[in-house]
Amino acid sequence: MAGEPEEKTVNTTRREWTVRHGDRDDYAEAMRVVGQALLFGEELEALLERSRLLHDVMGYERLLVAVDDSEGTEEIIGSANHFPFEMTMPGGPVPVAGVTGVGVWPTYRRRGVLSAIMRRQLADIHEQGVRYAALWASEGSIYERFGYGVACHEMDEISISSPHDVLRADAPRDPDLKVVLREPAAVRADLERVHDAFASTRVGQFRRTEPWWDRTLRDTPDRREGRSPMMAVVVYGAEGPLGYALYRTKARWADDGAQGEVYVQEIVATAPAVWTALFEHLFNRDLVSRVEFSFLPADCPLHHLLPDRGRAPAKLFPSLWVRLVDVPGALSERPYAAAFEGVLEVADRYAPWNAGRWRIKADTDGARVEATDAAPDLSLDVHHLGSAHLGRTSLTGYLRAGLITEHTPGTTARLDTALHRHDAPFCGVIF
Ligand SMILES: CC(=O)SCCNC(=O)CCNC(=O)[C@H](O)C(C)(C)COP(=O)(O)OP(=O)(O)OC[C@H]1O[C@@H](n2cnc3c(N)ncnc32)[C@H](O)[C@@H]1OP(=O)(O)O
Repeated sequence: MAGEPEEKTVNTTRREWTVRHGDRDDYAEAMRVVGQALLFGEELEALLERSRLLHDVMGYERLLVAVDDSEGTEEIIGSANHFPFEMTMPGGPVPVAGVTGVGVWPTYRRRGVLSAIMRRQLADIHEQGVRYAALWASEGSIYERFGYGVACHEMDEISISSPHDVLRADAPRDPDLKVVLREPAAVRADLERVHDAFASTRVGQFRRTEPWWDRTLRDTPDRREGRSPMMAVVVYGAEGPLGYALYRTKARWADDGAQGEVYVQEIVATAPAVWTALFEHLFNRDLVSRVEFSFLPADCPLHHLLPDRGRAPAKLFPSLWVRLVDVPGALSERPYAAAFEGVLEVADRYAPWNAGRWRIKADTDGARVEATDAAPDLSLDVHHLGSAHLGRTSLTGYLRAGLITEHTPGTTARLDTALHRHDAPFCGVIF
């Protein structure tokens, strides 16, 4: 249109984008894009200093950048990266691509840049032989089209006011447990030991390597948001450390007295009496009128231990999105809660190697998954399978919503039963 700036015409054009691997130098420009896209408030230098702590150790070879080279020079306009996690899936700890750092420069949005990056990233992950990708989404409307499904809901920002002596009288208590409060660095080996045992059995957890522990325990003033330095309370039994909580405090005073607050970043316990010991330490700190937890597993014992569950209203947050990058591989390496046999017809726009019909013959040890031409019992998208894979999101919900098609009545219910897991998946760390 006459008189319109040229930029506007260009901005509405979709085209093929060049997506290539980046290196450490590209990373700065990629983070400039991501920081702008995600509305990060900090200066680029501060963002790089923080994020390079991890990436300098883990390498930059997984960084992908989309570039606009239409003017003869290259401009980075979009980016995505992934961490090479060992994450616990229903079959045990396995390699999982932890997708992170996704952003597109605002003047290039809705022109297919992310689509091009996602296509390339999935192909790369598949080529590496990794069967799953996982991420935390900034918005729930972005990732289904790329094959990710919400697989995990966890409790978020649970708080308890007037917490003193709030646990049930019959909460399990073990007088032989010893409760110790220390600076985290002084007990880091014990924290790592407890977490390693927990992470290897709880679906959704990734094994915390040294750089990730550095990040977890990083305690610079910008991380504190006006709260105290981080402290670690550790519970020991005769056999060693059995649980811990990482927390900060904030002093507050009101006309009617102390209104201090405790903010719990992470809490892990390996036995019922250990939960009680940790909660009682946190709830009974003097001068405290409120305790707030960051993420907690959906099946955390907290509410069972309160005489009145309404004291800590629970809201569930959709946390981990899971993508089956290799459908037959992922479905064959997990155990099933019940036998299942059937043919699934899977649609997958972004990973065409998954699309087609798969016959599954599953039992409690695993499954045989083979390509077939047989008539399907159930037709669904790969994101439905990602969502159900961790065993707590029901496919029946999608069926009732009319979003998947059942050709053989009862298949969805039988598959839900087979995929079910007793433990709620839990990630707890936004990556
Ligand atoms: C794991 C993480 O890092 S999560 C962080 C994700 N990043 C952000 O939220 C930062 C802010 N947002 C952005 O940078 C961009 O808008 C992105 C990355 C979300 C999307 O990038 P774009 O290049 O605009 O996506 P693209 O043009 O490929 O869109 C593909 C499709 O997804 C849709 N889509 C993209 N983003 C969104 C959204 N936020 N909400 C709804 N639909 C969306 C598009 O409309 C398009 O649909 P169509 O194929 O039916 O036309």
